[in-house]
Amino acid sequence: MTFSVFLENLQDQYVNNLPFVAYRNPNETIIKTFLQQDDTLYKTTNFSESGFVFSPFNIKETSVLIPVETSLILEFESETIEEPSINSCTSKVIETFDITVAKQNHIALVEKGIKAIHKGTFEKVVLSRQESITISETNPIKIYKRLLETYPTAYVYVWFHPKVGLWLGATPETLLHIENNQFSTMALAGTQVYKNTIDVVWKDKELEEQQIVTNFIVSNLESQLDNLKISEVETAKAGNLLHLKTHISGRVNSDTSSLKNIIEILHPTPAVCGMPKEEAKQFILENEAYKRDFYTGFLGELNIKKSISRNPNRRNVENNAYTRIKTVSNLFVNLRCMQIQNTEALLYIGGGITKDSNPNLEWEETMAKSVTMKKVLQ
Ligand SMILES: C=C(O[C@H]1C=CC=C(C(=O)O)[C@@H]1O)C(=O)O
Repeated sequence: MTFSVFLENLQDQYVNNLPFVAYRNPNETIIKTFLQQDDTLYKTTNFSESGFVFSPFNIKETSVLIPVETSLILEFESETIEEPSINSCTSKVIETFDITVAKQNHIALVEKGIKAIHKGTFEKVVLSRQESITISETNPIKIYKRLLETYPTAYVYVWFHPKVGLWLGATPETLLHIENNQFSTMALAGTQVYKNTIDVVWKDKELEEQQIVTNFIVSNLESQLDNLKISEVETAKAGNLLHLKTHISGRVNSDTSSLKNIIEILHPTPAVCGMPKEEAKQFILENEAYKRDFYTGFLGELNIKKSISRNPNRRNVENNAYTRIKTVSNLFVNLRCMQIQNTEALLYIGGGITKDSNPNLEWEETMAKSVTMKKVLQ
C-alpha cells in the first residue's frame, strides 16, 4: 500500500461520516488507523475494553471508544523520519479573535490564579484559553499529513467521530505506557522557546513547576509500583519549544492496581490541572471562560493485544509455540491540539501557574505554544 492509498482510506472514512483515528507514536515510522465500521458512539465504562480511547479533561464526561471489534485496523510504514528545521512564529493564519481582549482576559485569569495560590487554595494551577482561527485548508487529512511531516518526535493524531467532532494534535506528553505489568510515564512541565540549542538554563519557577508534577506522580503511584525508577530531569524539545522532563517507571504490583485505578490516580496530572488536584480542577472549571472538552484529556491505545514472536523471521509452526500475547495501553495527554469546525480551527493552549508566575510571560507562553498548530494551518 502506498502512502496516498493509506490516506485515501482515511479520506473515504471521513467523507462517509464514519468514526476513525490515525496516530503515530513519537519517533516511530508506523502510522496506525482504526476505521470504525458503524457510526455508534461507543463509550468506555471502566477502561477494561480494547480499542482506541478519547477521554475529556473532566473524566466525569463521556470517554469515547473506537472498539477493536468494530474497526478495520490498518498500518502504514512511512519513510525514515527526520525533524525539519522549525522557525518560531512564522504563522500567517487569520486570527478571528480580538487579540487585545484575549490578552487582557488571560492575564486577568492568571492574576486570579496567583491570588488563589497566595491565599493557599492550591500550590499550582494550569490555566488555559481557546483561540479561534479561520482556515483556508479544511481537509483534515491534508492537515494531518503536514502534522506528520512537521512533528516526527510527537504523538501525532487525527480523530473523528460524526457525533463528537474532529480533533488533531501533536502532543509531547505521555500519560502512561503499560505492557502487561510494566509501567512508565513522564513528568513534563516548564517551557521556554527553542533557540537552536537544548543546552539551556532553567529558572527556579520552571524547575519547581516540573518538580510538583514528578512529586505528585511518585507519591501517588509508589504504593502501586515495584522497582520504581525516577530519571534525572532532562530538557526535551517539542516543536518550537523546550520542556523539562522526568521519566518514571516500575512494575504494577498487584491485581488490584487496575488500569482504571492508575488512570484515575494520574489524570489530570499537575502538568495540566494543578496541585492539589481537586482544588485546582474546581478553579479551572469555574474560572476558565470556555470548556476544555478533550484538551488536556487523554487518548490512545487501550488494552490492545499484541503478539511477540521469539524469532519474527521464522514463520513455521514450531515457532508459533513461542508466540506470546502481551496487552498494551499507550495513552497520551491531549496537548498542542485543535478542533476543526467547518472553516474554523479552535486551538487550545495553557500553562502552569505558580506563586512566581508573571502574567505577561504566561500570555507570551500561550502565544508560543499556539505556533505548534498554527504552523500546519498556513
Ligand atoms: C498545558 C500545556 O502544556 C503543559 C505541558 C508542558 C509544559 C507546560 C508548561 O510549561 O506550563 C504545561 O504543563 C499546553 O501546552 O497547553
